[in-house]
Amino acid sequence: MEAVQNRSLSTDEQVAVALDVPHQQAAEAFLKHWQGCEKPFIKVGMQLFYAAGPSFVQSLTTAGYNVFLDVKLHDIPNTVGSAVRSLTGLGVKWITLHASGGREMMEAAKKAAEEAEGTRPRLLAVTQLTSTDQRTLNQDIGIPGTVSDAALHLAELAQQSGMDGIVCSGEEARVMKERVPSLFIVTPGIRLEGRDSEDQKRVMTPEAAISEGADILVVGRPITRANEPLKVYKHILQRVEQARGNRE
Ligand SMILES: O=C(O)c1cc(=O)[nH]c(=O)n1[C@@H]1O[C@H](COP(=O)(O)O)[C@@H](O)[C@H]1O
Repeated sequence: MEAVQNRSLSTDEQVAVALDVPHQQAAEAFLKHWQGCEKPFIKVGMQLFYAAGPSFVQSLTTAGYNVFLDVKLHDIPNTVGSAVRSLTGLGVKWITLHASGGREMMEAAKKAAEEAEGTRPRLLAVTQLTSTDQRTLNQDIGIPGTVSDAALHLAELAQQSGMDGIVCSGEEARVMKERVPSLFIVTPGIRLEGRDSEDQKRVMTPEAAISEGADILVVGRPITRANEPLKVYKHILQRVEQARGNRE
């Protein structure tokens, strides 16, 4: 029962717009592009959260935004559990943490999320960042093996630790869907054809990521840096819906 409930996504949770802007004013100005339209599903990451603070996030959820709080927690279990407890009052529906923090850390986060009064946030465990390539993993971080295997190992740990979903690149989405089917698959590193991948190393187009098995796409710069953000957002949403239709 719990698993079925956890698996239901609303139609407005297909594309999370990463509000990677420097401050509250910039975020408010950006969101004005949606004036008169349905509110977008938004991701508040470290840049905006550290600049604008919890009260701004609270004001977004109070205004009716579905907020995905991407703070990528990674610390000792007690600290992460306490951080989740602090964040549950903000009304956000999703919170990220790093699966590499380990089982006890994720279980502490889960316990805190379950004790939340009001909205019980879903916890998403980041496996391997989309900016990580083979060289970063093996030579810089010193983890042997392939990026996909390392991501899969962490996804299985996330599943065993009671997480609601994982964050992975489109390149791993298919194997994740097979190996951790009860988890939401959230995929950043989305780029439209011909667009620079910037610091991202494992990128995919929206339809490729959906056909590989992603449930939610996270899109930042392709929308935030567009001259007409709403137009690009709608274009991506349309491509996602079409790809989802083809998948089903
Ligand atoms: O957890 C995330 O959202 C995340 C995980 C990951 O592996 N890669 C990744 O890019 N992200 C986030 O997704 C967004 C991608 O932004 P763009 O590259 O501008 O589309 C950023 O806000 C990142 O912080």
